[in-house]
Amino acid sequence: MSGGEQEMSSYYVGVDVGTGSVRAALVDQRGVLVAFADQPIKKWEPQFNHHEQSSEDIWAACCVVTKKVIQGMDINRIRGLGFDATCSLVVLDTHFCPLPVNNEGDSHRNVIMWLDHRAVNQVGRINKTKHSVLQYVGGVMSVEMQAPKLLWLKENLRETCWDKAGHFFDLPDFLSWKATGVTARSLCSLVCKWTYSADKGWDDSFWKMVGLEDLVADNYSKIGNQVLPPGAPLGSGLTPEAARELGLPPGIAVATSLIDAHAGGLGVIGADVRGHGLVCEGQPVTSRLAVICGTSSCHMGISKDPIFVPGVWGPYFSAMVPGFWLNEGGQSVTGKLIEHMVQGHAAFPELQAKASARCQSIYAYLNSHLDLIKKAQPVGFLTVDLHVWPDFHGNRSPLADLTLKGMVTGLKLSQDLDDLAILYLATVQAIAFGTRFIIEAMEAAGHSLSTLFLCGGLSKNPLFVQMHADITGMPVVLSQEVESVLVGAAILGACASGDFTSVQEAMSEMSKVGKVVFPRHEDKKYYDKKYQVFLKLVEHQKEYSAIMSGD
Ligand SMILES: Nc1ncnc2c1ncn2[C@@H]1O[C@H](COP(=O)(O)OP(=O)(O)O)[C@@H](O)[C@H]1O
Ligand SMILES: O=C(CO)[C@H](O)[C@H](O)COP(=O)(O)O
Repeated sequence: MSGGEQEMSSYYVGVDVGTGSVRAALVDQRGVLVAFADQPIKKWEPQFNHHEQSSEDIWAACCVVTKKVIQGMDINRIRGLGFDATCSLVVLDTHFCPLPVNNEGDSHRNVIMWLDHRAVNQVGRINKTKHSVLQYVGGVMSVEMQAPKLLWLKENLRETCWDKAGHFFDLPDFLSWKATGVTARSLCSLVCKWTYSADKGWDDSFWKMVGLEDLVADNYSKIGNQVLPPGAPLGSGLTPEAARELGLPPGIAVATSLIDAHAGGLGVIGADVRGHGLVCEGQPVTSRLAVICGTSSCHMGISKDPIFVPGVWGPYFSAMVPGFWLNEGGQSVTGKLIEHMVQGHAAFPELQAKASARCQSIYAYLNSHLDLIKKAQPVGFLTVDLHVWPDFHGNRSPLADLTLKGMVTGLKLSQDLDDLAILYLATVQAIAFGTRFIIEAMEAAGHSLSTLFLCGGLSKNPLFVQMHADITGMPVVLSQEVESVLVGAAILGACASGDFTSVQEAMSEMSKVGKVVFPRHEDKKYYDKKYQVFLKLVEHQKEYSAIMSGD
């Protein structure tokens, strides 16, 4: 592209609402991030397993970051806006005002976060119905989906919330409504989290069977009766009010949104891989697994025909790449688990002090510390007698068992920095073994996978990336733009603007390979042994439970 052409380039704004922060980027037609901003968002945990946020706080953060990324820009060259967000539940009354999702009646906290596990009892009853819609969520509905949360609200906050509610939104759809005033929902959120079927629509019998018949009665107006594919333009674009708040021109195209993991998938899975020595170069796109690793990890695999993988969500039609079925494996806490293990260790204050003295992040410090103590063997071998089972927040895939707990075996009395670093390493490895476990389940059901495409905050950690390559035996592709989830959101904005004819075209133009990390095949035997131990851990945990629940 000549300098002149560059001058004329169009731009898109992508906004990504993660669990811990909101990020925005200004992205050009080739998928290059020209500006980035982020802003933390508030989280409340009023009780164990209750996690709440505020939709007003989230929207305010969206406005802050968007204004930052367009500073100094000719805003008339911005042609589209796309949002992605976590799949949290936003509750508003009939006048679109926030309603409390808590016993305290605090209406500021009107979002039940995706990782909230308050509806354990409700999801148990939903799963007992064995309703046919459950086939499309891996056979077992997760407590993190929306139906159990809605049932919890109905059963626990009837007067203060349920009876007053006018709108229940998935967070990505709340954001597109805020921007456009259009209440249409994304096919992505409804199919993945609300049991909607791309070809059959809502299933009345499911809602009646689980005790949420009131949602059927008014033709689903509270949860969505207009459904659009991700990337489709909404209404007349950005409203004057939202334009003022975001600092963007009114009327620019706003796209139907995606859940954050799915935006990450769009941002990485369609890249042109030629010239990188990757086996997937000669294979269909269905050989690629996008792994979006943030607070949680999501494993997104696509197929031409539906594949039913027990314990893995889906198959979902057109929920990520149009025309393809999607299976979504996941680990509910990954980034959050690493933080939990590191911050809870007695040597954490020492780690913080040493890392800040070197102006390094704690993870960069830990990675270099592991290199120092590894002696002659590869770093990964430091955990020969320390093993972790990572389900501290239950197992999402492939066991779909929220009763599972975390395990660590091989603890010693030492509490020094070496000990912390090795525990951190074993945790990172356990997360990678969890990915291998999910891949094996997907392959046993019919997927044929050869290459991982990693993105999200954890993909900035070279140890995390190398362990995923070594433990799965697959090369890991990292995108040219580290913030690939934002590229996915911008792809949506670009599609809505009409600058690309399809999501596929935008994906192939805007997502680019950066770095490839190959597995160290010489270490395979060691990791195969550790994987055997990994599988034994859960087997043993189940035995312990059986002993304790027996007479
Ligand atoms: N440079 C980095 N090195 C290591 N870990 C990182 C880095 N940046 C972010 N992370 C980790 O990634 C996780 C958050 O990822 P992110 O994609 O921002 O999450 P979310 O989308 O859930 O808000 C955190 O656990 C954080 O510690
Ligand atoms: O269920 C999910 C996607 O379907 C995600 O786990 C959820 O949206 C949270 O994402 P993140 O860990 O990036 O904050």
